[in-house]
Amino acid sequence: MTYIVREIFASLQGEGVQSGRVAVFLRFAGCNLWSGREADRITARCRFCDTDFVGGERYGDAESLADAVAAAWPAQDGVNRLAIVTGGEPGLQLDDALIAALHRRGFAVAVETNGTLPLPSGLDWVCVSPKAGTDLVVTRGDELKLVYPQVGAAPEDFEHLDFTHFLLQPMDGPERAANTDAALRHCLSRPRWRLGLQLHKSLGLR
Ligand SMILES: C[S@@+](CC[C@H](N)C(=O)[O-])C[C@H]1O[C@@H](n2cnc3c(N)ncnc32)[C@H](O)[C@@H]1O
Ligand SMILES: Nc1nc2[nH]cc(C(=O)O)c2c(=O)[nH]1
Ligand code: SF4
Ligand SMILES: [Mg+2]
Repeated sequence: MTYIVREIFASLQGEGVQSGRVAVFLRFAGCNLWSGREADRITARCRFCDTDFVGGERYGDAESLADAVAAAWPAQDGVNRLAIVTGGEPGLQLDDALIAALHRRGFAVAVETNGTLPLPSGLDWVCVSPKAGTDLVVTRGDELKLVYPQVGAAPEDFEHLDFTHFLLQPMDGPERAANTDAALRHCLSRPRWRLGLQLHKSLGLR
């Protein structure tokens, strides 16, 4: 299996209930809901993306890619190693061989996914972030992190699903302040939802 990787970097998990945890991010190229080209954004199935996932480096096998992830771990200390596999849409490329190779190097493996593609088993943490107008196939996991607000994706549409944590993440962009206020008010009225802020953006991290 050849993997196309946009970037590999160490940072803090900036989102969700594991926010603040040290991690190596493995960002795959490509997404099934947007080409990544600005000219296509207006007609894409997901139009609010904050990420550049176009193009990248090829890795010919899982071992060499897992070696690159391990080389990016920022500490001598190998305790609490976490790899966060994202993109783009990692469901297009993440497979059993890569998960096993990361596990052999001592990493717990987390994924950030739009939930429209089946995932391999053996993941240690699954975060699904549903997109309006798409069909969810990943209906269980550790956290459901809904970017808010989205016309056609109301929080109550997801409350029956089998997730441990439910978060609203204000949609970043020109309306971020208003979206944050709306998400906060929704959480106050419906406390099964917690507010998730993008820590890395306020800290100026990647
Ligand atoms: C760039 S996506 C990559 C993973 C996967 N394709 C997905 O959508 O979950 C990573 C996370 O950023 C969130 N995100 C993308 N654009 C955002 C924005 N403008 N404001 C807030 N969160 C955003 C996504 O919903 C997802 O939870
Ligand atoms: N620091 C940091 N935390 C993140 N959590 C999820 C991210 C993503 O783009 O998937 C992300 C990201 O891009 N940076
Ligand atoms: S599904 Fe994820 S990577 Fe794809 S365009 Fe939407 S937010 Fe970006
Ligand atoms: Mg990001």
